[in-house]
Amino acid sequence: MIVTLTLNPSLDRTIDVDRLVQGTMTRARSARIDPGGKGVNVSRALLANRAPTVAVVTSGGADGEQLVRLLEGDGIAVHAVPVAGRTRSNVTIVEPDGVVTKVNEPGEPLSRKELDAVADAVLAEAEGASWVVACGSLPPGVPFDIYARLCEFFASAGVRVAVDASGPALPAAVGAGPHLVKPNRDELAEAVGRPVASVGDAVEAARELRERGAGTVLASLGADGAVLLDEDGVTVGTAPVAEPRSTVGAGDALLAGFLAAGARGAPALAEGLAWGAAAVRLPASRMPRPDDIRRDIVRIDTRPDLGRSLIA
Ligand SMILES: Nc1ncnc2c1ncn2[C@@H]1O[C@H](COP(=O)(O)OP(=O)(O)OP(=O)(O)O)[C@@H](O)[C@H]1O
Ligand SMILES: O=P(O)(O)OC[C@@]1(O)O[C@H](CO)[C@@H](O)[C@@H]1O
Repeated sequence: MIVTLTLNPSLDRTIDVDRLVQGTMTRARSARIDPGGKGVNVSRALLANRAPTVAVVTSGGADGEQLVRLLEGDGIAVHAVPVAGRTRSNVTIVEPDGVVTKVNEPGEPLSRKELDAVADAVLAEAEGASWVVACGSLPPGVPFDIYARLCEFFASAGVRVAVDASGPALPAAVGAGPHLVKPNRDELAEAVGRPVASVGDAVEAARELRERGAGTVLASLGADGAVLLDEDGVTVGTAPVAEPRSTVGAGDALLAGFLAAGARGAPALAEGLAWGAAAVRLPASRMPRPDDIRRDIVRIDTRPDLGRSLIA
């Protein structure tokens, strides 16, 4: 069982337009709503591939109720913690040439009591779980070390913790010794305070995060694939997609595939890359099902070309 935690979930509204012109009124061609937030997507991808999961989310107002209804409608086990603030809506605008504009709301603050209720929910669900996966931005005012505290708590309880965080929450979590972190290229660069322009830069940055406390670093590099650094060493992989439709949630699909495959070495990286590429071929934040996943396109390299520049 994999427990995901999304403190700042969302209703993801995806709007298709012919052309987006800033400062004008644009009529949409179509619109859809998906349950959103990084941990939520990890659970969606796991369930779509029959891996047992439960999603712990905060839920506020009518939008929070809709989020829970959508998740339950998909058959996902949800542990919703009621909160006073409204669940946010994040908007993705898609143009026919694939250009994507995304606007994420900050979310609403959580009270001390609400945070305690979230902690109780994660604790209850983590009983017997293989992983607790804490993902996504923190609502305003939530302490940046909350994921770090989660790592410290579960280290003594013997449950592995994976963290997908940005900003100061990532280095804080790394220092608390998580089993796994999944930064993207920007998050990796911010965490080490230098640019990540090549595969070698990504490997060096991942090495630094391991030295600071992370057990495994799974760094996602968009179209350049991913770098895995764990106790077995460095593995780099790619899974090219000729015509990407939407990269929203691709990192979550990568992480879900990696965990579902056992989170160790090249086979898990290959599975994650296959799920990530499948997500990119699907519209909006649709998570891949078994039929969408092609493992034959994955290329794994245990002796990567460290000098290879990443796509700008
Ligand atoms: N253009 C692309 N072509 C092929 N694969 C891609 C592309 N973009 C993303 N991917 C796949 O998806 C994975 C995650 O992408 P990325 O590094 O953009 O994650 P992310 O920023 O965490 O995404 P999100 O936050 O939307 O989930 C990559 O490691 C890769 O496997
Ligand atoms: O604002 P955050 O928490 O960083 O990211 C939230 C989000 O962009 O991440 C998911 C894709 O990974 C979307 O479902 C959601 O809208």
